[in-house]
Amino acid sequence: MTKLLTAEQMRGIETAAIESGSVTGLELMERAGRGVVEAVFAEWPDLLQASHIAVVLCGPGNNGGDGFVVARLLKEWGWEVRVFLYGDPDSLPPDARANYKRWRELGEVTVRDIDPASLQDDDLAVPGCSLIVDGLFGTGLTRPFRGPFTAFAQARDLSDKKDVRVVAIDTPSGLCADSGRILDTAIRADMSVTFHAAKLGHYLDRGPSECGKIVLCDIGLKPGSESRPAVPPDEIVRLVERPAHAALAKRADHHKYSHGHALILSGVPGTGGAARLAARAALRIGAGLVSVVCEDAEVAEHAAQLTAIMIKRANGAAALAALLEDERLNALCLGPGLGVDRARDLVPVALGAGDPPSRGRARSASPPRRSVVLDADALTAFAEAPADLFAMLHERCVLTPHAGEFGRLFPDLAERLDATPTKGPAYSKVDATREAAARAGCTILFKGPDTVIAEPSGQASINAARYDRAAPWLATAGSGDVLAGFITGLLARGMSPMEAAETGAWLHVECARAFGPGLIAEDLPERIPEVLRDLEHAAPRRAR
Ligand SMILES: NC(=O)C1=CN([C@@H]2O[C@H](COP(=O)(O)OP(=O)(O)OC[C@H]3O[C@@H](n4cnc5c(N)ncnc54)[C@H](OP(=O)(O)O)[C@@H]3O)[C@@H](O)[C@H]2O)[C@@H](O)CC1
Ligand SMILES: Nc1ncnc2c1ncn2[C@@H]1O[C@H](COP(=O)(O)OP(=O)(O)O)[C@@H](O)[C@H]1O
Ligand SMILES: [K+]
Repeated sequence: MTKLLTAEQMRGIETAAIESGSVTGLELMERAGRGVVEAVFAEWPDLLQASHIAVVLCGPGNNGGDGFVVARLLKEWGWEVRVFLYGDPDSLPPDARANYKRWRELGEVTVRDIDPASLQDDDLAVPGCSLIVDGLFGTGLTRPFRGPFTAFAQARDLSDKKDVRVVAIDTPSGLCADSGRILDTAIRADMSVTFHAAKLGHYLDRGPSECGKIVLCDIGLKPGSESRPAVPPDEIVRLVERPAHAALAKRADHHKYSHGHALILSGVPGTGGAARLAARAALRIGAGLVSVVCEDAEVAEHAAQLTAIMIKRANGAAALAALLEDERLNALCLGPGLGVDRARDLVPVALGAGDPPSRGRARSASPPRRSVVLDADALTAFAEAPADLFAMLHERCVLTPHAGEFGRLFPDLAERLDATPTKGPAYSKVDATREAAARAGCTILFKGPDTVIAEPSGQASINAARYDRAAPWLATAGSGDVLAGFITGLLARGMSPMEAAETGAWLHVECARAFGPGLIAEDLPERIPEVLRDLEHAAPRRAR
């Protein structure tokens, strides 16, 4: 399992390790600085071949302390190193100050006030500079930093070496480690070297664009020390990883009903394509049976296009309720191409809440706990009265909003997420999704290249389609319908909502990557066989 930490969690782990006596802060700082230098040479081996010139920018905290270590190690390697400190040397925290002093035995430090009013940055333009080391701010960033940023931008722009590389220590300065949002400006890096575990901000929002590439450096903090009470395991966000093949395989002694029957509800004639995409996805991912539910007038359209997928007729809410008396129909998908009017009629039935709700109606006494995925129109239909929807939802539901749909159901959370951050840590997509899941009482999958999945308990994960899993071809009409179908199929097969959402999201990205450029939504389910085969042959996954 890949854990992603907040700045506070990271500080807690560091403090616990130091207090346990197993390591000192100075040792951690030394390992961090050494890790940065090793990563630089591993990434850019040409820098090993001759001595080069580096500019090291140090800030007023321990990120700056790491910077002094890097400066010393590069100097020992024979480089010419120019060091700039933004802050007062006498106010550095103890470990950073110790490394400042060690550096001062080797070289100069140009000290600058962090206040923008006193900028004198012309001397940052160092001719022949090959590497800029950003040790200004890491996990301690609390507010925007105009002054050093302007200096950095000038140094970079004035550099006569056009291939000057930028390495960020821990996080690119200006990037909030918890949210991946930028406090005004940030120093965009070619590579970011982080310690012990990646931070949420490396994967959320602007993080991947600003970090360049992430290198994880082990600084010898004991594995598992983060499960101390200071960081309860439930609060740690996970990166969604390759599912175990066993979770998706079909047993030889099972039959189709062992894998559930998924129903995809479709909309008025001419809009059924989205439902068919979702149905195809549910079938490919292994639901035993899949049916599209439609009204009489829509049968011909579906019949002309569907073969293995069955068609069930239900003219209106009462007919759907009658259909759902068959308990073998264990997972429903509503939203793709459904139309908001039909969604308003059918969602309450699908949720076992009987007639369409009037405002503030109480949750039905014992709704059947059938799995239900609500997407697209099934979410938009409740934009005027989200509380009515929340009153009907239950723990077997998954909502899959994109940013627009999220804003319709959770306008206050979306507003906080959209507001320009002025101080760190900034409100994050993980914060918003967790709050939304608690409010709705079910699993929420908030889509995007940084898809966040959360359940009401607070468990949360990120399915990152960034770095080596980038899947920009997913930005195509209908790909969200396919995702809803994948999740519905996995729910039909018996997965928990959280596991179905995570597995569906992971496979969705994997199918896109398997197809590559030119992808359209229809291609996604057709890649499932190849992706499943690859999973079968992949090395066994480590236990969570
Ligand atoms: N945790 C670990 O295990 C390890 C951590 N390590 C390293 O330590 C880093 C964290 O160090 P850190 O906590 O000292 O925070 P850091 O980012 O240096 O900044 C804090 C200082 O900046 C100031 N400040 C903030 N924003 C500002 C602004 N916009 N403009 C001006 N000032 C601003 C802030 O001032 P304040 O807000 O308190 O007034 C404070 O003085 C971490 O990223 C990693 O590199 C490694 O050594 C290995 C082990
Ligand atoms: N640039 C991107 N990188 C990775 N995934 C993306 C990107 N853009 C969109 N996606 C994914 O594609 C899907 C689009 O869903 P949605 O917006 O509902 O589309 P539609 O309504 O057309 O089906 C989501 O799963 C989203 O996470
Ligand atoms: K930094």
